[in-house]
Amino acid sequence: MANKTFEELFAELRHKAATGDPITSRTAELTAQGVHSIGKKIVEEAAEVWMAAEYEGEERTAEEISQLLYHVQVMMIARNVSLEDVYAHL
Ligand SMILES: N=c1c2ncn([C@@H]3O[C@H](COP(=O)(O)OP(=O)(O)OP(=O)(O)O)[C@@H](O)[C@H]3O)c2ncn1[C@@H]1O[C@H](COP(=O)(O)O)[C@@H](O)[C@H]1O
Repeated sequence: MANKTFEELFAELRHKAATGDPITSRTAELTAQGVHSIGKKIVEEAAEVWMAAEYEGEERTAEEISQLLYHVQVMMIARNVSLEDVYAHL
């Protein structure tokens, strides 16, 4: 059972980046830190996806993929890239 869809998370994160408090919102904290910090988290989470897929089960792999998708969305917001901008390339 999904908590939220990709599109719903993106809308939530855009709102958090615009109005959230960096003390309580990870999204507001990351967007305040900027592209460099977000990029490092994307690389870290991508490696964790790889390791989970190689050595752990489907559940852990799905969890790591969700964290990678979260950080990719934060990068999209930090660089003002919309869902439509990305979908245009799919
Ligand atoms: N889906 C996520 C999500 N996935 C991953 N993360 C962040 O990514 C971290 C997981 O990565 P790690 O295990 O590497 O984390 P860590 O080592 O504790 O993190 P650092 O050392 O980098 O601080 C989590 O601790 C969260 O900080 C997320 N943070 C927020 N969300 C969702 O985003 C929405 C907005 O959240 P806030 O901006 O925090 O209000 C909410 O719906 C949240 O559920």
